[in-house]
Amino acid sequence: MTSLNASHLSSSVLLTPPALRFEEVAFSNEDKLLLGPCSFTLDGIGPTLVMGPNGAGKSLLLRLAHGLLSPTLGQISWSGQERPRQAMVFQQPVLLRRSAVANLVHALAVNNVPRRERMKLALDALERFGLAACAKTPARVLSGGQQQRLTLARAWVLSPQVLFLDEPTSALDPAAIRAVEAAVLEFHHRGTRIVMTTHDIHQARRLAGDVLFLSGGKIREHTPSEAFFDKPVSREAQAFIAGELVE
Ligand SMILES: Nc1ncnc2c1ncn2[C@@H]1O[C@H](COP(=O)(O)OP(=O)(O)OP(=O)(O)O)[C@@H](O)[C@H]1O
Repeated sequence: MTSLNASHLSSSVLLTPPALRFEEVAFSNEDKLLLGPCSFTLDGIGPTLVMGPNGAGKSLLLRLAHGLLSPTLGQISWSGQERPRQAMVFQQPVLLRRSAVANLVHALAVNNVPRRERMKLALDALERFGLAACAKTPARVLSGGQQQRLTLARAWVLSPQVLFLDEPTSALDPAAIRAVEAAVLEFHHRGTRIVMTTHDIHQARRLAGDVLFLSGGKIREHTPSEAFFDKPVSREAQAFIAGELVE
């Protein structure tokens, strides 16, 4: 798998990923404003790391962008004529009660990939993500780290143009985190737009091309990663990076 160093990746990205635009997007529940209104465009190479304290609205932002929720106000749009192929990886892997390879074959079948191509694509993806030896193992008995890699392999076979990841490594140990980060960078290399939440500043430093920083449902900062970590502009981001407790 790819070695871990985001700074070497931007120049080698194969394709420009589709751009995502939020225009005055807000999400409310029972008259309570939970996110926004916010406007931003993700049109750089990324990966975009979404950061902020608990309850800031990071997961809401990802769910809105992925289409799992509809905004109360505003517009979410993509460059190009069609909605891009998208996948989402969650903190807790969501897998079917069948073998690792069968999980991938099922995803390919649901997405109308011809039957004769499914097994080869599935086995290639398992190999790529270091899971070849687990092909016949029931997915739900794999370790947490293997399960998360399996969800990434399942996304890989579907060639998403955009991949959302919501705290994909928060339940994993360092070795498993390293493997997931390497997998994320494989997608990035292939030209997939990565939008990922994390609480781990070190992880964000390793992976981010740009950072979206939220607190209290508002976007406080959207800057290239170096600028974010070296000279955060907003008071909230300054406090967050300094390790203060931010709400
Ligand atoms: N579908 C929903 N309907 C109503 N309220 C929601 C919904 N999803 C999230 N919320 C609320 O919106 C706020 C922001 O939640 P969100 O999960 O986006 O925060 P977060 O930044 O991802 O936090 P954490 O770091 O703890 O995961 C919280 O107060 C949460 O309870």
